[in-house]
Order: sequence, then structure tokens, then C-alpha cells
Amino acid sequence: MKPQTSDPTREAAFALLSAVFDRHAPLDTALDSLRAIPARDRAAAHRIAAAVLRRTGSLDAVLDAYLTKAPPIPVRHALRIGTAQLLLLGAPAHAAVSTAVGLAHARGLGKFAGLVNAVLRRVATEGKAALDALDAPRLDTPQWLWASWGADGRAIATAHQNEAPLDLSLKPGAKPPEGAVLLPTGSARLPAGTDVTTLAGFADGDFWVQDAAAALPARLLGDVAGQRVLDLCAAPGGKTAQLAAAGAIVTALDRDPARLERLRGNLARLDLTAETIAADALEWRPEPKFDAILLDAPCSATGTIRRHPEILHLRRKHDIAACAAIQDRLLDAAASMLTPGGRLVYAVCSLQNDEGAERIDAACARLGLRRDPLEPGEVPGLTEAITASGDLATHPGLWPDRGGMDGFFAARLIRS
Ligand SMILES: C[S@@+](CC[C@H](N)C(=O)[O-])C[C@H]1O[C@@H](n2cnc3c(N)ncnc32)[C@H](O)[C@@H]1O
Repeated sequence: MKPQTSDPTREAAFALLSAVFDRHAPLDTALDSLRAIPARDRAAAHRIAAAVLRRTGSLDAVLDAYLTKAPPIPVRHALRIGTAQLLLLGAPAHAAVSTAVGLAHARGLGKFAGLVNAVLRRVATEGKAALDALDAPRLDTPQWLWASWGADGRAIATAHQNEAPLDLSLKPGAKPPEGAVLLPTGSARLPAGTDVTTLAGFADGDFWVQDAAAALPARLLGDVAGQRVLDLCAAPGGKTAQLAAAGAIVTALDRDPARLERLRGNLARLDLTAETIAADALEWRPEPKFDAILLDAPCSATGTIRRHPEILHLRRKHDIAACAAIQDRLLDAAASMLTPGGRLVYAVCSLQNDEGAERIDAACARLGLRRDPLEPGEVPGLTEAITASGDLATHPGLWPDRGGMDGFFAARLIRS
């Protein structure tokens, strides 16, 4: 067979998949290492790789029907890329097949080029019907995650099938960009794939990117105008910006200097101010203590799978217990920085109960904290996200007709 040409986009998509599957790297880190290729190719490669990562189980089920034995892993990556383009991304059949064959040649897999060609031609003609017949949400979700989400599992996994929209938090008084839909909670929503930097008002600092659910925890501190607020684990600063825009005198702390630098850059673009501190929250102690603290703790991030589909492949069950142990230590530290009667909002972008309500039950028993339950009016249009204990628990299956939202857990606590 005559060698066919690959292209930079497919090559970059292959590199991203290798980084995630073979070297267990997060997609953002893998994307950073593609800086040498033009931004447009990088964005297209990201879209292909994300589609493969989001739908790996169902793409493999389609492919396996045409394979008599398991191909080497790099060949499977090329087949997944071709299949995602054919069945999910609407690429013309001849282009999707020939670029995948070209990719096989370019990666030194020439002896499998005939196989790639033959399998993808069948996918092009029969694959759509085969894909539609599968229980894709189930196939695309690892069993341990599916089981951990209980009754919400199918709604969550169904929402994971699609890309997330672009959500913006607006500065007070700023108008939503043209074409945006205003959500009941105040976020502005634009279609998936919108490039925020091209929107009118971006350079002027009218808004910042923040999922609709991520915009809720900071609001649970109530009216913070004129108050000192400590934002522990602050970078890259979505919630710091919210608190500063609401008139709080914010101290933003994070232990990662590079992420803190991004926070400063974000605040500068938005013309907002906060004191920034690079320190470990487990060791740093403020004087005087704070009446209001936001602890947006590091977590498994299973609530952000729509935006970071590699989490489906990289996270393991035992990671959750490790996150929970850190969250307990951060809650201990945060409680020690709080004045008596002060309020603490704990948040994680996780769907796992072990990182949410269980941490709060344990913190209340251990630290002289009590829950201050949310009122329905605090999260307009989302009363179903308030739990029986008065915590907030969103998941991607909520607001299905509006495009869903990230999974976030948040609880408000008072120091007795
Ligand atoms: C979920 S992210 C915070 C997102 C941020 N609040 C926002 O809204 O943009 C968690 C952050 O916690 C920081 N972090 C993790 N452990 C920490 C510690 N012991 N002390 C301070 N910061 C920590 C990480 O560097 C990371 O930036």
C-alpha cells in the first residue's frame, strides 16, 4: 500500500493519548508539552483526544467487533482516533481513514496500516449503528466510579458523554457577552468550544471562566462586603475573584507559587485586588484569626470529568482515601484559623461522598464545628442540589436541558 500522509493534528492527538494512557499524565500537562505546534492544531488535537478519553469504552466496543485479536497499544490509539473522528466528530470518512493510516506509518507502525485501513472502512459504514446500540454511559465509566455514584450514576455518566459548555462569572454590573444565556444562579453560559479570549469584554476584565457550580461555594459565605475573608487553597483564583468582586478584603493563600502567579494575573486582568500568600495552609497561622474562611480543598476532581475526561482513566479508588486524609488535615487547619462564631465554607469539585458529606460529619464530630444549613433561595433554580443535611451537592446530570454543570460539594460550618 502507498504510504499516506499523517498531519500535525492527528500526530498531536496521538501524543496526548500516549501521555495519558501510557505515562498517566494529566491532559493539561500533556497539552503544555505541545507548545511547539500552532494553537489551532493543538486545539483540534485536544478535541480529538478528549473525545477518545470521554468515550473510550464505547469506541473500543465498536472496534473490538472488527478485530480478531488485540492490536499493539499504539495501533489501538490510531484506531481510536480514526473511530472518534468518524463516529463522534463528523469527519469525512475518506479523511478520517487516510489520516489514521498515515498516522500508523508516521509512528513506525506501517505493517499495521492495512489493518487500520480495513477496520476503519468498516467503522465508517457500520460503526454508527453499532455505537448507537451500545449502553455508552455504562461502557464509558469505570465500575468503581459508577458504583460510587449510586442512584445518580446514570444521569452523571450520561452527562459525561458530551463536552461541557463555557461558563462565565460576571463582574458586578458587567453585561453577558453576546450569545450567552444567563443561568438562574447568575452565570453566563456559551456553547462548548467557545474561545473565551475572543469574546468582547474579555480584555476589559468583565468576566472570568468558572463553571456554574464552581461559582456557588463562595456565595455561601453570604454578604462579605467590607469583611476580611481568607481564601485557603485559592489558585488559580476563580473564587478569590468572586469574593473580591463582592467587596471582601481577601487574603488568598496557596502553596503553589506558579498557580499563585496565575491568580495574580487573573486578578490584574479583572482589576480586582487581594493579598496573596504563598504558603502551606497546614503550617501557616494568621493573626488575627478570620470570621470567614473558604476552603476549596484539593480533591479527586471527579466532578470535572466533562472538562478533564482523563480522570476516568487516571483516578483509582485508593486515591479517594488519600484525598480524604488531606482534606481532614486542611479542615483541622482551617478550623484553627477561625474566630469563635466564624463561618467556614468547605468545597470540593468531587462527586465522591467520602470527600464531601463524610468529611463534614467527621469535622463536626472532631472540631467543634456545626453545620449552618443552606436555604433554598441561596441557590436559585437548584433546590434539588441541597441535601437533607443542608449541604450543596451538584452533579453533571442536573439541568440536563441547559447543559449540566460540574459536580461540587459545599458545606457551611460555624465554629461553636
Ligand atoms: C481546587 S484547587 C483551588 C481552586 C481555586 N479555589 C479556584 O477557585 O480557582 C486546590 C488548590 O489547593 C492548593 N493546595 C493544595 N494543598 C495545599 C496546602 N496544603 N496549602 C495551600 N494550598 C494547597 C493547590 O495548589 C491548588 O491550587
